[in-house]
Amino acid sequence: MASSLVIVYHRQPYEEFVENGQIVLKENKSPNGIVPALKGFIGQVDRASWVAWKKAPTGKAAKFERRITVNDSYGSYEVVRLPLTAEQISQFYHVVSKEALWPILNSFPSLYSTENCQWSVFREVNRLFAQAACAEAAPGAVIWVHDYNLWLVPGFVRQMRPDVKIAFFHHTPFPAPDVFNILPWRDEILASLLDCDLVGFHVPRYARNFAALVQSLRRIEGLIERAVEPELQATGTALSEPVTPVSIAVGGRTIRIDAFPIGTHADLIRSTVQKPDNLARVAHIRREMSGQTTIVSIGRVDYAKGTREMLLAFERLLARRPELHGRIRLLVTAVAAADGMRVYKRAQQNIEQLVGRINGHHGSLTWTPILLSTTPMPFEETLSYYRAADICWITPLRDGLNLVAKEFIAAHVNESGVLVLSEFAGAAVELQDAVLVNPYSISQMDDAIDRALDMPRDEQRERMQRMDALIQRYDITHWTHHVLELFAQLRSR
Ligand SMILES: Nc1ncnc2c1ncn2[C@@H]1O[C@H](COP(=O)(O)OP(=O)(O)O[C@H]2O[C@H](CO)[C@@H](O)[C@H](O)[C@H]2O)[C@@H](O)[C@H]1O
Ligand SMILES: O=P(O)(O)OC[C@H](O)CO
Repeated sequence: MASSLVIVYHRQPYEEFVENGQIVLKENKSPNGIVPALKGFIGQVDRASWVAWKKAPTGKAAKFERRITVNDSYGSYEVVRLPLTAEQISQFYHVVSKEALWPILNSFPSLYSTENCQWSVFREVNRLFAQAACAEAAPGAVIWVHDYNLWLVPGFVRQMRPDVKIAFFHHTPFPAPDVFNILPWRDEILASLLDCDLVGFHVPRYARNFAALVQSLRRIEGLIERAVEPELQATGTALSEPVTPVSIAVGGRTIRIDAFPIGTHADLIRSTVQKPDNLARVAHIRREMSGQTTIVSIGRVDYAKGTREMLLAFERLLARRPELHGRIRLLVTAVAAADGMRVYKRAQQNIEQLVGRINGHHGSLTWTPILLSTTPMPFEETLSYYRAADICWITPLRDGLNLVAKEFIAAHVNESGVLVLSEFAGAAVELQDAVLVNPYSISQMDDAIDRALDMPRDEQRERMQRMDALIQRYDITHWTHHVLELFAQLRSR
């Protein structure tokens, strides 16, 4: 049966393994915040499907199951897998997405490279995604495309299926036009985004950057803006915006623009972390820490995530405050999103070397200041570490939102604790009770960790309670309702 909503995201909701001759679905190994959010969303919609890629088998006898039905705790939905060759995956994901587009999205033009890029392969993979999505869509359906890897999908869909509504959501930051315009394919990408009915972002700054990009490359026929809600204004911080665009008219079409940060599964996290098994694990972790102040920093390996800057701040802390030796511990996870990417390999090596240097210089036979894990952790275990920690230290140089910050708060359930958060994470515009920090400033990084370590318990509790109320209210269900309401408006246009 055709679907009223087709989600197009390059990763599948689950990975497949063969066990005893049977295919079993398991949670993705990649530390990716988008997949769980979309699973929560799609489970709430009738007649929905999800289009992703899967590596095409090689060899004559190889079978490929293009469609599967998933029945999970979120609901029931179809997953359509697009068979891609190893060469297509490499170009589409590893090379064009990660070597050219990712550095631009995150405003690191010095790391941008087109040396190995074959744009025609990227374009063809996007066309195949569009074709697969159109084949799923019922008349008048919404096709909802996720993230920059699929920037060209809307343009193809508009040609193939003029009847459908097209929405796009960016999970990443969206850079200012003077950075975006470095891309030699800027015009093609923008033309495709302007074929959407709705273009969404986490926070107003990214929506403003998008509108500014349109103004830089097209003649605008209309731009409507509105004031940003006070709780998302974050005046005086890096991503603060007083107004945000709501629609832009170009070439006779009006495109709706939306800025609304994604929520986390706050209730699920609260109930999961309080299960007896998990509380026992929290107690075990605390015993292992033997009364030391525990700081966690959880995330993917990525130069944009600022792990290097955080480790350097920890090194300075140990040099500046020797009384903390033996009384503090930093737990870091830095997991690669996928194998085989040069840029991540380099970032991971840098992290490992830095951790070795800090442990070697400041540690002793009885005290290791940093524990590093580079393998994925089951979500329940991650929640136990959040709960056991005194401080969560997240200092990305750029980050679309950062769900770890919200997960840490949800896992603490009325307990004290401090969140140290980069002003350059989208979540900072909501979480103003975190200790907000500019990760590019050495002195601010030092002050922020000092403030977190020295913050009185009462103040910690008050700040956590205010942030908890916020993430409970703006959770994933709230985000889902917000998006479904926008889709209903698109359908009635
Ligand atoms: N070692 C580990 N093992 C297992 N799981 C781990 C892990 N380390 C982290 N995770 C999990 O991975 C997720 C990472 O969340 P992020 O928001 O940082 O997402 P990510 O950068 O992938 O996604 C993009 O999408 C999200 C959602 O839109 C945006 O917040 C973000 O800015 C954007 O880059 C969290 O749910 C976390 O629990
Ligand atoms: O490498 P990916 O595709 O898992 O995505 C990483 C980030 O989530 C992109 O927003």
